[in-house]
Amino acid sequence: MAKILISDPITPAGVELFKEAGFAVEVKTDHTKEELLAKIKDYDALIVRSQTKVTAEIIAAADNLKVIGRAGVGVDNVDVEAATKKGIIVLNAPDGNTLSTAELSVAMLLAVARNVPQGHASLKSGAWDRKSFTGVEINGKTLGVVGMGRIGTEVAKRMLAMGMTVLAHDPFLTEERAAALGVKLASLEEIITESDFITVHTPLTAETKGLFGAAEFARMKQGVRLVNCARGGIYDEAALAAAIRSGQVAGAALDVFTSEPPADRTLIELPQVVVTPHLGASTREAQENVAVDVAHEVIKVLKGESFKNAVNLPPLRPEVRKALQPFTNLAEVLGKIAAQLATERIGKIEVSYWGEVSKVETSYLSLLILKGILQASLGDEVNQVNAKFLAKERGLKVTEFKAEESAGYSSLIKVAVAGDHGTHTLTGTVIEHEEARIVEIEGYRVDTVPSEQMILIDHTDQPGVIGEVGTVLGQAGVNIAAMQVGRKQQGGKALMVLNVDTAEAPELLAKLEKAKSVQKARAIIL
Ligand SMILES: NC(=O)c1ccc[n+]([C@@H]2O[C@H](COP(=O)([O-])OP(=O)(O)OC[C@H]3O[C@@H](n4cnc5c(N)ncnc54)[C@H](O)[C@@H]3O)[C@@H](O)[C@H]2O)c1
Ligand SMILES: O=C(O)CC[C@@H](O)C(=O)O
Repeated sequence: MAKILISDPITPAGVELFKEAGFAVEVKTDHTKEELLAKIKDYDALIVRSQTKVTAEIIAAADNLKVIGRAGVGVDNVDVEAATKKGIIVLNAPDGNTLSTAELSVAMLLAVARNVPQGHASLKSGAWDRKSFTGVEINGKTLGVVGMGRIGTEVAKRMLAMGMTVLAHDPFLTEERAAALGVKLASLEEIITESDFITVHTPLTAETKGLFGAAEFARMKQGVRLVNCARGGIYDEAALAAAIRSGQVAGAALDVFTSEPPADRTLIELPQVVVTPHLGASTREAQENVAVDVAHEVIKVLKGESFKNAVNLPPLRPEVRKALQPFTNLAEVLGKIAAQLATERIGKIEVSYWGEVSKVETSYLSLLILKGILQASLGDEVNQVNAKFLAKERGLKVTEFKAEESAGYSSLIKVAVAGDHGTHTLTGTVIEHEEARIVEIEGYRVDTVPSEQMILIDHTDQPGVIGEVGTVLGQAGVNIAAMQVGRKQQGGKALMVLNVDTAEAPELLAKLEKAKSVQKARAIIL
């Protein structure tokens, strides 16, 4: 029974889902690093929020771990690269806390515009001070939104409704989408120089770390107010403190910090700074959503079903996932057979997609083919998560080719592996009910349903060969389930493909090769 460790608090609804699915669940949210290191090898799945640091060291010790589930969006507490190298799926729950975080961003923007927390604290302390807390209206002001993903978009919609003009910056925001949302597509420079308020909603990356520093604050409108409910460090904290002290920046509302809890309290103690302790996702609704979402996804991974929120696999839109579904089994099978056709070292793999399948995003299929090929030599250590990394590490080049025509079939996938002794090819298709068919092997036309055990026999096209092969197999007690013969020309070289019921044995292959018209016999095991 798969074992799940939940090492940060998630709502009980998520825990219950794991139990209902029949898994053994342990919830313990106060591990020391040493405790986690010592026990992680016993678990198949680890569920975290942002507290548990899933470092390379933890991952190296996680011998059975298949999946790390993050109940939330940001995976910055997980060493995704180390997990990827080890073939561990990292997935998150990206949608569940969008609205809660957008709503906190709006609350923080209003709080910093109107000095709400400062007035609140003053009155609670016994004062009645109305002069010190004069704010600004947001109506008619310009808001710069950096990062127009899920949260940025929801913030923009809400602030438009409150009368703001919204400038939006995001490398993936198109003119059409911006127009449909009613925001103005802007460069980072326009955001910096034209905004009265700026709110950031990007992940923390090499590019966004310190995106706003002393030079940027200096070019902003004097009296600008800044919000950060994304990740600490997008505004350089020391430069921000200096810009607030000088009056260049009128105030900031921060939910996130470069270290949490913040080691340096300089910013927090400035009276113009409004803070919350990383509360973006802290609502009943968001916590229920992310716990349930991550549980559903992790359960799918552990049950071998298809899942969608992996951060270390190519993202697949639902319609693409549906279009690829019939080909996923074929792709893995092609990879496994291709690896066994080339018994020598493989340097290059070309995958061609023909017909209908060429019209969809096929990178996931190429990944499955690669996984199948690598598994032949690396075993179960390979999965779709680390296949690309392992291929790169071995200097294996993978290219894709696409063409809309496909002779005689609605879709064809062809794999060509170039090894030290030449190029080996095979082509497959799917027919009704998603049944995989191999229609070409090494240039011979065949029509074979791949099965767990097959024998390929290179022979000369001449009378009696089928009888000879049948006799050898019969004497060895090997039952033939199906047989296909393909030839390039009459009397020339030919290929026999046998689906057999019992495992291959080297002696059997040697006996087949002794037959008069047989040149080579190879076993293919799926
Ligand atoms: N405070 C919280 O509790 C809390 C809760 C949820 C999410 N978050 C954080 O909020 C951030 C956004 O979450 P989301 O769900 O909207 O993610 P998302 O992936 O939907 O959106 C992020 C957007 O940022 C854009 N982006 C990346 N680099 C950029 C750059 N250099 N300039 C401009 N845009 C850039 C991306 O193109 C993307 O559209 C994440 O970092 C997440 O961790 C914080
Ligand atoms: O788990 C949390 O509360 C923080 C979540 C948030 O930062 C996220 O990235 O989803």
